[in-house]
Amino acid sequence: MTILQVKNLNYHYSQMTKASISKLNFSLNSGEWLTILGKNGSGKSTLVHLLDGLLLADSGQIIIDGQILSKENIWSIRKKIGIVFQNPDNQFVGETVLDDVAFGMENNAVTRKLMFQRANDALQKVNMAAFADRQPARLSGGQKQRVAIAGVLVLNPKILILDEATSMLDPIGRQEVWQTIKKLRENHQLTVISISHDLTEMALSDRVIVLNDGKITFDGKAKALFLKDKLLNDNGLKLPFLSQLVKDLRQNKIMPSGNFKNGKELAALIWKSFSSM
Ligand SMILES: Nc1ncnc2c1ncn2[C@@H]1O[C@H](COP(=O)(O)OP(=O)(O)OP(=O)(O)O)[C@@H](O)[C@H]1O
Repeated sequence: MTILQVKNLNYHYSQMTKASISKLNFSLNSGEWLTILGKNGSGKSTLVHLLDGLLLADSGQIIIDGQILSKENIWSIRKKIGIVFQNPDNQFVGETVLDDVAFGMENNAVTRKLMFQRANDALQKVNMAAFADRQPARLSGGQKQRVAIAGVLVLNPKILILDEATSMLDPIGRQEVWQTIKKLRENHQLTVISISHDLTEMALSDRVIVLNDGKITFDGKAKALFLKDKLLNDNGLKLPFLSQLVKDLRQNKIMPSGNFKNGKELAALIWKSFSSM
């Protein structure tokens, strides 16, 4: 089922000489994970603001869950989108993790009992129920972002947008967030859009769109993008270490045959082929 359609979308900031989003077309299926990549100024944030109704398009349409986004229905459509931002510390209002997640529902005419019940459910979904009584400020970066995701989930969005949500995290924090996303998709069919510069994150997603100058210059699988040296270069994108290593080995014809799932297995393959020489 199509959950999001972007049709011929255009947006031009009045003080700019050219459009920041130009003739954009794409659609997204329910449960899909899309990564949007692009160098600084390519239009990623502008697109997020358009999807969230913070900006209104000059022309074109955004259709979310069957409804065309317009001035009149911004508030109801906005509820279908939840955004987690880059800096986890800017997102907390509650004194405890549980309060914080529950506060997200304050304006939703939900009883206090139901608010805390739903907050607990959301914390379970991101594996943070054991931290319900902790102070958000004292959590690790990955834990903070998982709480921020729970704060969005309580509102039952159809689409979760991660706006560079892993860029300030250490490798462990990133892994925690990616695991959480994997679980949410498997168990709850959540649709995810992540804005990211991280090609490892992109490789985990189903599909990638590269924006350049407000236009789509690539729309396809991560594997296909990894083969496009010029496109990667032009967009300032760097392959993950392991992918770059395999590519270099293949180019120098020293890539041993055999399958591997991670760096350790690749190292074992290389070792085996050298020791049999
Ligand atoms: N509020 C604004 N007023 C005027 N121009 C803007 C505004 N916000 C963004 N722009 C311009 O629109 C274009 C797209 O910017 P945008 O912030 O959407 O890109 P981005 O891909 O999100 O960049 P970054 O990775 O740096 O966040 C850029 O040329 C930028 O200068």
